[in-house]
Amino acid sequence: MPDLSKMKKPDVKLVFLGDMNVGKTSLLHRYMERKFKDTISTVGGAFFLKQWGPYNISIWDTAGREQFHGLGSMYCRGAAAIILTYDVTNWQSLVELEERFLSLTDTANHDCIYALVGNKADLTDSKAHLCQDSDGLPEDRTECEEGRTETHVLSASPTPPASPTSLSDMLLHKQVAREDAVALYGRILRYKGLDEKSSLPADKMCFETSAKTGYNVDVLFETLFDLAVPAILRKRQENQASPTVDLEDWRQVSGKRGKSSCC
Ligand SMILES: Nc1nc2c(ncn2[C@@H]2O[C@H](COP(=O)(O)OP(=O)(O)OP(=O)(O)O)[C@@H](O)[C@H]2O)c(=O)[nH]1
Ligand SMILES: [Mg+2]
Repeated sequence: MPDLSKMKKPDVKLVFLGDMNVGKTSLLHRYMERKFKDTISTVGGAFFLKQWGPYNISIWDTAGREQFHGLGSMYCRGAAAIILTYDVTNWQSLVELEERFLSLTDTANHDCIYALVGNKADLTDSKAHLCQDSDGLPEDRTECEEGRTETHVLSASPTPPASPTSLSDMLLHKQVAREDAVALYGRILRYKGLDEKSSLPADKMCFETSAKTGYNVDVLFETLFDLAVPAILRKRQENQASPTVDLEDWRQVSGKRGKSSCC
């Protein structure tokens, strides 16, 4: 039986959501382990604990596969920040955020923060300079270049598709422009009933990252940690006012001593 008294109780929860294959797990590995390593498609969900100053933050990685969709709203329950992740080389992964994942966030805190993250920025044509790791050192150039050749960009006036299959194929490979993510951020705020003027601006909350090179990964996590601090302080104040056992938080750590765990 693990010694529960020695476990860190998370102060706040951050949740990654997004379609399969967009790189959620890879972003977490890059930030927590400073590595880009092989992944297998996530089953259910997994969480990592991060000490941020005096605060303990749990970061939840969820499965993007359709078969696990039902679990998403459970993971979002009580979340202080939700990171909606797409693949910048896959237009459909942005569409899925709005169509499939946004409604899962209904269980998040009323003051939850939303970030949009376009991962795999190393695969876009315009980002050749991004092939560096998070320490600013050049990474394996060949790998970056190989990746880029896989990218397919739709021209401004695409030739009409010959069949529905080719349309979905084109959408799959169409790159996502930053403005499209910014427009979606605006729609997310409207969906949440939030006023754009008094919410965090799209400029600050729409990120492009590369788990492979490390580009913008630290900025993403550390911006979110900083933004989550007021929610932690509010929660601590509420707990002091009416001390109760938070079963959700307790469940997250019970039986799990390590830095990360799956469930
Ligand atoms: N080029 C490139 N490939 C990436 C990047 N991030 C992830 N990948 C690759 O994309 C694939 C999927 O990555 P995962 O991190 O497993 O994706 P996921 O979103 O966790 O997928 P699910 O667990 O199925 O929801 C893997 O082959 C990764 O190596 C990136 O920034 N650049
Ligand atoms: Mg995963």
